[in-house]
Amino acid sequence: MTESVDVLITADRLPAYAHPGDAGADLHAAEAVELQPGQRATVGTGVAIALPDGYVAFVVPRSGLAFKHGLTIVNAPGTVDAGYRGEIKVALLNTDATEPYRIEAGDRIAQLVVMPVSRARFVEVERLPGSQRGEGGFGSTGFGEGHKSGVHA
Ligand SMILES: O=c1ccn([C@H]2C[C@H](O)[C@@H](COP(=O)(O)OP(=O)(O)OP(=O)(O)O)O2)c(=O)[nH]1
Ligand SMILES: [Mg+2]
Repeated sequence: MTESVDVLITADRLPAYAHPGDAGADLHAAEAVELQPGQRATVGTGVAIALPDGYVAFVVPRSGLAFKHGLTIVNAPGTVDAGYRGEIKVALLNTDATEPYRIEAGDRIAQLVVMPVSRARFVEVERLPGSQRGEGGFGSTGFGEGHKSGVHA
């Protein structure tokens, strides 16, 4: 069974999970906007929520819009804090080199992923404990033969 949590909401249109088991509930644009190639725009969703303490909501791109039209979210994932009561907005970016993309009011432009989150208690020490990875990062394990299809200009 999927765990659920009550999230208080005011909305022009409720975010909706397209299928049982989906992690993201689709958010709808509250307004129309046309994004020129390379342009970004902050688009309202008409949704405001009150998350319980200990939860966060992430505003993440929809893969279909990204794959088909190059539409992404500048600050993905956008972080909605539990204490935020304002309208959830989506900072869209049209990454396509040539095609404008028009959003109509009501279009599903992003999805909201609600998750429990831990607050860190930062415990300052002189020296960190060792680990197998150590300080290796940024490709330190190599890249191998990656999947190279689906290259877009
Ligand atoms: O995609 C997003 C990201 C954030 N927010 C809202 C909810 C969040 O709680 C608030 C602040 O976001 P964040 O902390 O990421 O931005 P900031 O630039 O650090 O602003 P602040 O100084 O208000 O914390 O803006 C959105 O509506 N959409
Ligand atoms: Mg902040």
